[in-house]
Amino acid sequence: MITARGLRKRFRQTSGDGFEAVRGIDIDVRKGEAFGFLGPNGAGKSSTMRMIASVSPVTGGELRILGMDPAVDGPAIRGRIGVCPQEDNLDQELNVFDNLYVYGRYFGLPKQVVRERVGELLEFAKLTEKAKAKVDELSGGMKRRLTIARSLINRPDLLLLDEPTTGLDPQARHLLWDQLFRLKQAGVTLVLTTHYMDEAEQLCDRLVIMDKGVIVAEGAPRDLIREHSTREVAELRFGVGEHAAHAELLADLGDRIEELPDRLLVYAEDGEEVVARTHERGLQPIATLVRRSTLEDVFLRLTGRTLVD
Ligand SMILES: Nc1ncnc2c1ncn2[C@@H]1O[C@H](COP(=O)(O)OP(=O)(O)OP(=O)(O)O)[C@@H](O)[C@H]1O
Repeated sequence: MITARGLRKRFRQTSGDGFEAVRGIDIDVRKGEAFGFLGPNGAGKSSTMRMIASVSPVTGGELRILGMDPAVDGPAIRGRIGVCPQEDNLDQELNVFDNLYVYGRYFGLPKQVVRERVGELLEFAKLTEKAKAKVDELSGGMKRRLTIARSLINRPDLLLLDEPTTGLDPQARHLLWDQLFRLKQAGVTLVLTTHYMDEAEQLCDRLVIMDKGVIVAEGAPRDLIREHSTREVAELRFGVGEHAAHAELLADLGDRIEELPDRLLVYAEDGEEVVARTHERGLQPIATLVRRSTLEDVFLRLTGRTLVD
């Protein structure tokens, strides 16, 4: 569906060489999969998505979307993909039904066809009862579901979603994930950006982790975790200023230790054992937590930073 080789994006600036937000990345997105770009703010995820959406010119390397070159076939590509931008850009003047209807008419679809599709999409987005409501009467989650529904009006094979659940509460996020699962089941290829590792783990069959314009890791979430982390992590909080000294004392308890400003992360197969042995050594953490390794740990391992830095 998407192939990129050495893909680059440089933004011109008034002085100097400009700024290169994407620095030569290779990607292959296969039909029917959910593919993710995970990374912190400024990693280059949106810049990559905008090139894939064929609204921002490629400045280096090669990109093919559905076999086409965005520099030549932009309009044809845009007609066959759906794009759900980071910010909701719904028409505030129109009600829910008309937001979908007017968008469908932009694609040149006949009135009756659009009406039928709008009905189906309202059902799909669980917004049928809100058909007559104005956009500003909707919750954040409903607006996102409507934006996704709108991006499906042309029945795209490929749907691009930039930070689909940023700013939503947990319940709204889960409803949205459910919407995306159903799309995937219907055979739509999903490409999404996120800086939520749980979202990446839940939704993505495969993903790339981006940092500073390059890909630092690629694979299925479970495989990445297995490859770059241990099964469990023991998080140990000590008093202010004690972490560095304690990290040395506990260094042999795990495969490795990360020292964060407010806690130590001890990577081991059995986190409870790390906690028990910490106590055996006479150290008393203020708080302990044992959890599974996540993509956040993979990111920390590969970049030395947390995703929210
Ligand atoms: N039009 C532009 N002109 C100059 N620099 C830009 C432009 N758009 C983005 N950048 C810069 O490119 C870098 C990557 O931005 P991008 O939006 O792709 O990151 P991101 O990973 O999507 O992060 P976010 O989660 O904040 O959207 C940032 O440093 C940003 O400031």
